[in-house]
Amino acid sequence: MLHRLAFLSQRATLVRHGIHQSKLIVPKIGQSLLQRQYSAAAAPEVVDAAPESAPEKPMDFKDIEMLHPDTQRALDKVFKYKTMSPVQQAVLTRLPTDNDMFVKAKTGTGKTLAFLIAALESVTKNNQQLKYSEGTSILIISPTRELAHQIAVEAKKLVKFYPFKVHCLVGGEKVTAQKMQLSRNRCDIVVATPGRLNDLLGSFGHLRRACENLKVLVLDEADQLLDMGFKRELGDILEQLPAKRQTLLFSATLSDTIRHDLSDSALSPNYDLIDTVGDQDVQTHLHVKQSSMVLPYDGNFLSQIQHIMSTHPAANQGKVIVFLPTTKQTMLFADVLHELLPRRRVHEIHSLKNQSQRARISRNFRQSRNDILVTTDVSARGVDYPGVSLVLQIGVPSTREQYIHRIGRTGRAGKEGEGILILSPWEKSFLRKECHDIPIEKLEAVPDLEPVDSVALANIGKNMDRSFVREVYTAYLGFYSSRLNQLGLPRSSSLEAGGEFLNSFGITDIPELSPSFKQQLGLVDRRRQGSSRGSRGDRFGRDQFSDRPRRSFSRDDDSFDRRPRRSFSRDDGDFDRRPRRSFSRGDDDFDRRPRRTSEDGDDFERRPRRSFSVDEGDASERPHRHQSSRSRSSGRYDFKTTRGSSRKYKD
Ligand SMILES: Nc1ncnc2c1ncn2[C@@H]1O[C@H](COP(=O)(O)OP(=O)(O)OP(=O)(O)O)[C@@H](O)[C@H]1O
Repeated sequence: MLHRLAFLSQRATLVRHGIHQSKLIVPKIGQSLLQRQYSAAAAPEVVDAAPESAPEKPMDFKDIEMLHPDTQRALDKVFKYKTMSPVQQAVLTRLPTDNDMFVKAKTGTGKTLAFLIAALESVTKNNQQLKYSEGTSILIISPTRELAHQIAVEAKKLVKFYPFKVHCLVGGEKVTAQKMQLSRNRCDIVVATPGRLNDLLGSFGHLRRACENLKVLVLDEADQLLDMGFKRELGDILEQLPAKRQTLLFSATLSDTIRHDLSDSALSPNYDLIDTVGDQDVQTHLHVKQSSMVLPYDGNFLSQIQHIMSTHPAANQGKVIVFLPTTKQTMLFADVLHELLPRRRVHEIHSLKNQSQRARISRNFRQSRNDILVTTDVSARGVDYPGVSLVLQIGVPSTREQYIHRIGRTGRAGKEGEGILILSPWEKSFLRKECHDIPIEKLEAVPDLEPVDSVALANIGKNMDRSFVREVYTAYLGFYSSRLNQLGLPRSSSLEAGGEFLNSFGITDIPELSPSFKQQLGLVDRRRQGSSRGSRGDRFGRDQFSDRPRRSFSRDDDSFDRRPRRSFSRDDGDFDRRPRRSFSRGDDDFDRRPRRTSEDGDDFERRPRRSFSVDEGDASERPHRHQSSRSRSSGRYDFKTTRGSSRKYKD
């Protein structure tokens, strides 16, 4: 009875706030795509809570009287949040509900808390408390380790006044420790990445049994889960979970692929579709000012970047995230910004950092006020760094979606933010072809800037030994070879651009590449490929090399978006961890980066300065590269560290 009264009172509150849930009705598309494996009979109830229907005044959490007092207490005392974000309002005003939900929402709008509260309410309905013996009641699957940890932290805060225990099961961490934690403690909420979860469900009966009572499954960043090739793992996991459950699926996009590959099998047919974005609305936040600058790789390239970073208001109001297309460019730019902006702390996160390093660097960056994080797309989605005032993207993003996700790292929770995209002239067709409907203004380069300080430039040059230059160059070519077709450029153009890119750092000695390597990457124009490949092309009636590079080499960029993503299984957002593809070639070999070793610890800063692998620590602490030499067999750099002590901080 009390429950019913609370429900009616909540309905009255909704009406006060102008929310009529029956307002927007079933789109046809929803019905046609809702064939689900175990029933096709029922039509879905589709609720569209697009922004134009949202009330002007945000609702308070307190208005959701259904919320368990311990949840209200945590919102009040731990989070100190009063009002709900639109996605939270769209989801929580539907409580109590057993219906499955597909929620489409922009990034940075508070999805995490929306699904955590909804799931918690479902399992504690009618004020019931979960019992120790009930096992895992809430399972949350996240595509990346960082995001999983972030969700686990929020979940722990939310259940502060409950006796519930939260576990985080991600790859890259010791499986025995995770098993021990699971068997020794109650296990109410599990946050996991798909790879590790699938492994543990297969090999660890304790978790499998705990999940037999699962009540709510959350699939966070569903589009990214599929983009990262987790379809098979997700299928395996879904098979091992009870069919009678509530599933909440959150995604930034609502595509046929998601419906076909995931939502049709994960959700029951009558799920609610909650769209807080709407078809017409772009997925970037309108309060995030976006601009782009076309900047040739010339003597002015670095000085313009230095100028933006030191004078642009958004670059100095808070934290800055700088995105680069490849790991090697990221390492390079971390060094460059360190030299050019000696007063700012520069962190780097990419695939050559191990999990504990990434966690530590993330923590330091999160706690900072105006530090700079230089990173690849491993940080593009889901990761929440409060207070990022500028996202600077240097080089073309791998896809329009990645552009949007990267921009989503700023302007979060309704805060101000700005995004600047720097493209070279040959990349600028990206704006016309892929971003024509996104409000991106033109930003002009400042004329007559002084070149960057010659000492800084000399230091940057010195930090790059020949093998590192080659790695930067080949990674650059590898990345762009996959983008040439989309940019509408001849294949050989990235060779020229790669050379100019190096020139802009004062490097004039461009590495030589063998013809076979160039061909391997698909960087030779068709008419120049001539007879050596002609017969193969003719035989198949097409050019075998088509427009993409072959896959028989290992790349070290994070964003080869056009390749099929399913040939490897990972549980982080990082393409560098996939099994190396076998190839053996001479000097054009991509595979020069150091292998991870058991020494990949996060404690290098406590060790005396001596030789160590590039995987250890980040650029802020890493000694400069100009004195490095590298043994191919060990795949490690050996640094002498005369300049290491000049670094101002540890990370
Ligand atoms: N009701 C609220 N009031 C104030 N701040 C909030 C509220 N809900 C969430 N936040 C804050 O907003 C930020 C973004 O939240 P969150 O990370 O959950 O967004 P998201 O939609 O999951 O983003 P992404 O798509 O990038 O994963 C976080 O810093 C979070 O603490």
